[in-house]
Parts: sequence; structure tokens; C-alpha cells
Amino acid sequence: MSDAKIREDIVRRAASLYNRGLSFGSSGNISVRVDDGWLMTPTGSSMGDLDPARLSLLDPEGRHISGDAPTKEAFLHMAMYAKRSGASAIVHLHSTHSVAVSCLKCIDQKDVLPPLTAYYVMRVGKLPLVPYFAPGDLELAKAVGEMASDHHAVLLANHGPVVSARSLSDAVYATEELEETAKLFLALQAMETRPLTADQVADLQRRFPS
Ligand SMILES: O=C(CO)COP(=O)(O)O
Ligand SMILES: [Zn+2]
Repeated sequence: MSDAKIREDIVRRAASLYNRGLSFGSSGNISVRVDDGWLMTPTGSSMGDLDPARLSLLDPEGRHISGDAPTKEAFLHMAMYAKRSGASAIVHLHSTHSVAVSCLKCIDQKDVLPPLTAYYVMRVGKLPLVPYFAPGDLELAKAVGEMASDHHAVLLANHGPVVSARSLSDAVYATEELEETAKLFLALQAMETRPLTADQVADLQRRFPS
């Protein structure tokens, strides 16, 4: 894809997330690997109103080259890419149901959500909770980096999901699947549920290797 097409793709997918209430205010950020480094959404920008020409371009070392100043989570994105050579895009949101789950006291911090559906297993799989640090804190980037070799998706405590994937469309789909599964999980709180069995999860991992 040409640089112009990648920029258009970021703007279009970000607006779609915003228009469906998955991002609001100036929350969340997106990055995509390009030939000369990374394109990132600018800090303080609304996903509903991005300008393709003003997206931040960072060089392979993460230095700001052009466009507006990058997201304050640029180091977090870089820390994840450093551990996931196959990743070409990262999406971070403050999507409501995922954030709600990230605030719960009694969750399994090693794997926050149960395997309720096949698509959750196929697109997300395991989801560890990253301890709370302030947005943009280098310690947050470090904590994500430490988990990223084993996990392409993590949930930041009292904050929101971070998902990497081979392409921006895959990162967006996985983030949406995570949000919908968090919504299901909350809706089912008072009811006895029947998640997929370990055998069913293993079968999906065989059929759809990530
Ligand atoms: O979600 C955010 C911080 O975690 C938004 O920050 P930026 O506006 O700097 O991207
Ligand atoms: Zn955030």
C-alpha cells in the first residue's frame, strides 16, 4: 500500500471506531509500520477528525520526523513492536466495556476474559492485565514490552486495551472482538456460563493459528 493509502486507511478506520462509540474525546491511538518507520495518531487528536497530512511520522528509532507531535503512548507502541517482529499495526482504545473489566477487583490478571466465543479465541486468545501506570508513563511502556513477547493483546488496568496485529484491519477487528467479549462477560456476570472447553480452544488454535 502507498503512503497516501495507508494514511487514508488510518483516518477511515479511526473515524469508524469513533462513530461507533469505541473511541471518544481524544482517547486512544493507532500506529502502523511503514517503509521509513511508523505512522502514529497525533497526541490530543480525536479519532473522529484526523487529517491524513498531519499524522505523525516517526523514524525506525522512534524519533519524530514530520506531522503533529505523536501520541504520548509512542514509547508503548515502540515497546510492543520491539517484541513482535510480525506486527504491523497497534490499536489502543478506552472502549467502555473493556475498561470496565480492567477496573474489576476479582479477575484473573494472567488472563482477564474467559473464552466465551470462537472469534474471541481466534482474534484475541489470552489477555493479561498490565498493572496501572499513568498514561504516557515510560514504566507503562516497559510493562507492556515485558508482556508483548508472549501476548499480542494486553489490557491496561483502569485504562483500556492495546492490540497488535499483522495489519491495521486485523488489529481493529481484534480490538472490536475484545470489546464485545468484555460486554458479554459483564452481561453474564449474574448467570452461570459455559465458556469453551480447553479442547475446543485447542481445536480453534490448530484450525486458525495466529
Ligand atoms: O489514550 C491516550 C493515552 O493513553 C490518548 O493519548 P494521546 O492523545 O497522546 O494519543
Ligand atoms: Zn489511553
